[in-house]
Amino acid sequence: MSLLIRNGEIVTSTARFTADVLSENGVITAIGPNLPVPPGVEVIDASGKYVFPGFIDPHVHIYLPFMGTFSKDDWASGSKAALMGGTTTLIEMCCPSRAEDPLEAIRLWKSKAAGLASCDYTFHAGITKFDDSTAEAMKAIVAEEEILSFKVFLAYKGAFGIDDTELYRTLVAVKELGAVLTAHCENAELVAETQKKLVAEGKTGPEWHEPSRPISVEAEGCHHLMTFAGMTGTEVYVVHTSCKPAVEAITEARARGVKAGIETVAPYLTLDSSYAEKPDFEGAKWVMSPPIRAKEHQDFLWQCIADGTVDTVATDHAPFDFIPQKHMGHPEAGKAVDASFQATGKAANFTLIPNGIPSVEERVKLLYTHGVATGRIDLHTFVKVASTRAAEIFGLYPQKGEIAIGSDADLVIWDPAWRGTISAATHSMATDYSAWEGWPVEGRPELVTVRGKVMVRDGIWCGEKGWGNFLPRKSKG
Ligand SMILES: NC(=O)NCCC(=O)O
Ligand SMILES: [Zn+2]
Ligand SMILES: [Zn+2]
Repeated sequence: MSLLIRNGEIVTSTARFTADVLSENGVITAIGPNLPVPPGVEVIDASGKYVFPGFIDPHVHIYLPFMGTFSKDDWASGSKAALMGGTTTLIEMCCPSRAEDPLEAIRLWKSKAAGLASCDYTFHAGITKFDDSTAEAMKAIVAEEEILSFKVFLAYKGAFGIDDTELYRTLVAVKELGAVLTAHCENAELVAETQKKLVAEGKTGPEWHEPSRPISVEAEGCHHLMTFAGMTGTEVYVVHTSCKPAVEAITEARARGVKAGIETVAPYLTLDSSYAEKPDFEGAKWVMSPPIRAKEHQDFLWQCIADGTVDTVATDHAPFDFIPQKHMGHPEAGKAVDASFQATGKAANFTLIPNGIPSVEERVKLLYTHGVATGRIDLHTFVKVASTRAAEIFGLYPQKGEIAIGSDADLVIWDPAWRGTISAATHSMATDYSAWEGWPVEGRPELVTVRGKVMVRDGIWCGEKGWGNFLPRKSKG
């Protein structure tokens, strides 16, 4: 299977030039002008188009067991949606319950992707409890399962959340393994107490989700992690950073020598807190954690992308249907679905709305439309935050995130002249709504390859379920 992409404008995080790209047996074997056409090669004309390295989404959830339900996409629909949006590699958060062993969980989650994933993938291994067996399990996750990043939640008290002793021990173990610890940073106690207070005051609609986890609560979570990471010397990566004080807590720690990556996600760059305030429970569609913030934070995050403070733009794809899933927090419907609430005889409220927004398909188009096309960021920054930095931080570079001889032939031919509209009626994600319904987009991934195989052609799916490979990563330590 060989492919020659002719005359495209190749854009990477550092270079931009017009040339041909030849891929053979899944890898890039030649780059240059007027390459000869080997026999049996398919030739694709990319004149007037960009050729980008396949995009990487380092933070997704696939069929996540969460808040009494499961997020909608499985690996078949989730990876197809990713590819339709130009994303060729996914890194999924493996999120076991506290009762599960993290090593067994990784094996189980791997088995759920194999045979269904169309794009390549790896995992961040969730540590949701730290007991006498956890350090050994983490060693095996690296040595046997070839995973080099872990995940903790400083939020979700009573579910995925860990306490400070567990956080410290996890950081020590991650450092010893030469791995990276990714973290959801919000102060769990403050969230839990504020939720209780608001609900007791009768503040129960989706518009109260943001006030229940204000920017100070996220900033405290970030500061907390930075203090611990500073003590242990562990490399950390803060997922879904939503606001200025959170970014500042991390940049202050960086100045003290803490090695910390910063991720933001497409919803924070394009939406603001007014969405969760929409009447008649519609705001539930935009409930995610940390919450979508006031517009000023969105502007600040764009600046941080442009100046290099933010490393990656991911999605935190956690898709739930509006009906019935988001309605688990509806005053009437909620009663029927949550046993503990039923026992109280009270109406449900915003704390029972499954957190998350379907977004894996729209990230790259939104980043291009609202970043590149508006002049907020240049093309190199676009490639860097949507692909290359994730590969570098998570041990996949230069196999992924680059257009170079020897790199995987994950390529996106991008048509900057294309114009379209986002809609749940046409998206490939499994949810019944889009958070960006009716939004115009500029540019699209016209052709997408994974290891030289065309998965999307003329914007239409032509991929193969199960083509995706697990990406083993070796310890740097
Ligand atoms: N972010 C969110 O709202 N849902 C998914 C779980 C998580 O990443 O915290
Ligand atoms: Zn999270
Ligand atoms: Zn997440």
